[in-house]
Amino acid sequence: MATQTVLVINSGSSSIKYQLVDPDSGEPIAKGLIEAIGEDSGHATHTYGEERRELDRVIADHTEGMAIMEEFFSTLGPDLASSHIVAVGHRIVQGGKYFSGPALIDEEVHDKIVDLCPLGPLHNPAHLKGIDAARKIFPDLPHVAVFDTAFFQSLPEEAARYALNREVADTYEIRRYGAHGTSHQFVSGEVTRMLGRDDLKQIVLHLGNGASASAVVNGHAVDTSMGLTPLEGLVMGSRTGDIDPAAVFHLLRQTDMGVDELDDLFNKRSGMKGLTGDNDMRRVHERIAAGDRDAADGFAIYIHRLVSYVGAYTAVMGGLDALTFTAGIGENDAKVREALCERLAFLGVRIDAEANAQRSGEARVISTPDSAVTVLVVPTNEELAIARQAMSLV
Ligand SMILES: Nc1ncnc2c1ncn2[C@@H]1O[C@H](COP(=O)(O)OP(=O)(O)O)[C@@H](O)[C@H]1O
Ligand SMILES: CC(=O)OP(=O)(O)O
Ligand SMILES: [Mg+2]
Repeated sequence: MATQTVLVINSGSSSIKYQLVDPDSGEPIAKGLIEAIGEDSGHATHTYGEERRELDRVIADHTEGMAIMEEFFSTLGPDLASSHIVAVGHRIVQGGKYFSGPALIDEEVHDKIVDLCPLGPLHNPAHLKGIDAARKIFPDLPHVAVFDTAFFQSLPEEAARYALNREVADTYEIRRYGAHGTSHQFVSGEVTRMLGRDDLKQIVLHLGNGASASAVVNGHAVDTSMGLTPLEGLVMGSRTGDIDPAAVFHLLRQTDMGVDELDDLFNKRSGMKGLTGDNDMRRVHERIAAGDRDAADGFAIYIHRLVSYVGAYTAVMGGLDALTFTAGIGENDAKVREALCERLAFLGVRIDAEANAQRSGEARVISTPDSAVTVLVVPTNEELAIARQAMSLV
């Protein structure tokens, strides 16, 4: 029988990633990245077998980004037909309280994703553009939504509920929904497989442009750092992470900024970008090397927040067996891993400098044999996880 494939669309805050993937082997058949959407210069790459195409131009918004993907697929013609796409999987960041697993996108599910836009302001609107465009290209295929929040639906109440007035919280559905759950589930599952045991107390640090930590006991999430929206928690590329909400009241009273401006300030003009001028950790390191004080300061704040979360989650779980780094920074930035692990020496964390510095792109242990905690780098693969979940419904 010919291979069955799933097209996965991960429409992010400033990018669209897509993959045509064989969910059994995990082999990507075609993939593409459309990035820097809405910025001064956009960039797109597509690969399909030996064929590689690149494009540099301004990509105004996600609709335009999806049109680029559409054009690419239209040129594949008969080749595409032979790759037996059986479903389209869509990454959806915010599923609120409604989804604890993947869902076929019918009108009702579509409407829920629309309704949840205020709780996923950087992501859900982009996902909807992705869904519209993909339905146009593949009208006859089942489209499946896979939610970032699903893995965290089973958080214990004490971790999910804020100490906000119960009536207000319940009326407006204000609680911790988390995000990046597909990645936390995939990566913690890989760690379980690699270490050959499932009775593990784990912390996963998903450090990309958005960043989050999760505490996972025996395969179940018990806490996570993103909250009502993906704004809470760690210091991110352009988001504040944790901050006293009174800062919002204060700025509303003291400045002429309105709610939308504050939303923009906290989500897009803060984090590493707001602290150092740059949201890309590679360039933050360059600035530090050039003697930039703000950059050094920003890096220290980034690490401090990570130390706090690892300490807190270790306490929440009553111990720590495995600490895992993933996503753009987690997988590639040896300096971040080293700086954090040095601060965790009191927990008996010891990393092997050579294993940490290695640039293999492979999942690996980077702690020494005598480390009290196994430290790992595990590349996330949200696309494969989404493809497998989509497949489970068709
Ligand atoms: N070699 C590297 N060293 C340090 N940071 C890196 C490296 N490569 C990528 N990054 C960081 O990873 C980020 C992107 O991570 P990614 O997980 O792809 O994020 P997202 O899915 O949120 O777009 C970049 O903004 C950059 O800060
Ligand atoms: C939830 C989230 O922040 O996602 P991303 O890191 O892809 O922007
Ligand atoms: Mg991401």
